[in-house]
Amino acid sequence: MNEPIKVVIAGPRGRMGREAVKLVMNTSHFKLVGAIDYKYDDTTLNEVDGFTDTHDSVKVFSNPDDCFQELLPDVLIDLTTPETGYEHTKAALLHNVRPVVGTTGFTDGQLDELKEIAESRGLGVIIAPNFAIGAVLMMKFSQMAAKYFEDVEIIEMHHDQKLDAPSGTGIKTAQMIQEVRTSKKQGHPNEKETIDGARGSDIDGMRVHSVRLPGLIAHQQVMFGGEGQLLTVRHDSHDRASFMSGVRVCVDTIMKLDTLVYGLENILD
Ligand SMILES: NC(=O)C1=CN([C@@H]2O[C@H](COP(=O)(O)OP(=O)(O)OC[C@H]3O[C@@H](n4cnc5c(N)ncnc54)[C@H](OP(=O)(O)O)[C@@H]3O)[C@@H](O)[C@H]2O)C=CC1
Ligand SMILES: O=C(O)C1=N[C@H](C(=O)O)C[C@H](O)C1
Repeated sequence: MNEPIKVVIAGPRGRMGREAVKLVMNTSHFKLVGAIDYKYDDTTLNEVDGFTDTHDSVKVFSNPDDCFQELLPDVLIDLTTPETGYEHTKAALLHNVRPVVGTTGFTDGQLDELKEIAESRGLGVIIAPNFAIGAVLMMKFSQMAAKYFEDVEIIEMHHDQKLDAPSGTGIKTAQMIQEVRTSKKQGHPNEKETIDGARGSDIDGMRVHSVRLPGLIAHQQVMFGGEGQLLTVRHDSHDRASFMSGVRVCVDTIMKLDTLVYGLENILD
């Protein structure tokens, strides 16, 4: 029998981290060996609030280098914050650990740098702005539609504790649309914002609007306008469990990769 894939989770106490801990613990060919949490060190996960049912062999480190050095995991799942996630991903690669990154908000420069490190070491990295299969389809359907509708606005809607705006999904959707859409500045050529931000952020002339409200989880609507018609493509995550099948696919796939993959759509059949 093959050895289980040894996994470390960064950000275990977070909304996504808690789901990921459950996923890894409930997947027979994965083994949760450790966690990275800046508020805990030299302890085990079952000592951390809300994790009393985890095994006492799951060690928690505040320092990622110490964690990777001592546990020699195969995979890091990072679900933290943009700056921390980037540092963790880089540290993982330097310790020959393959990162599956759900954390959003990385800059293009950071993605380029991580790709270079991954390729120079022959290691896989998956950075997936959205792990939900429905969201990946929403992005792909939007890309298909953009070939025929060049006027498009993206409205992403999230809970009010989200740090980054626009969302990683909103940016990725705009980038996928950009691949097929004739570049265009939308709206009236003389339009003026009388209040800053009224028209949202601008990606290649497309507008991306970010809604933040308690009661929301993760939702996105992509609206296309043409002569006498409107097309709306929408996805809703009502529960963070929606992201976990994508995380599982990434952990399984990353062992076979030797470069950086940005977006779950690039590893699905
Ligand atoms: N790709 C996808 O499908 C999805 C991606 N996301 C992304 O995942 C990330 C996490 O989201 P979410 O779980 O909602 O956020 P949370 O704020 O709930 O969780 C983030 C966790 O990271 C911890 N953290 C912060 N800084 C550090 C650090 N230096 N070292 C270790 N841990 C740290 C936080 O601890 P504390 O609270 O104590 O500061 C918290 O436990 C975000 O970037 C979000 O955009 C979210 C959903 C789906
Ligand atoms: O912070 C979140 O919650 C989410 N973040 C990701 C993003 O920025 O797109 C994915 C999903 O939308 C939930």
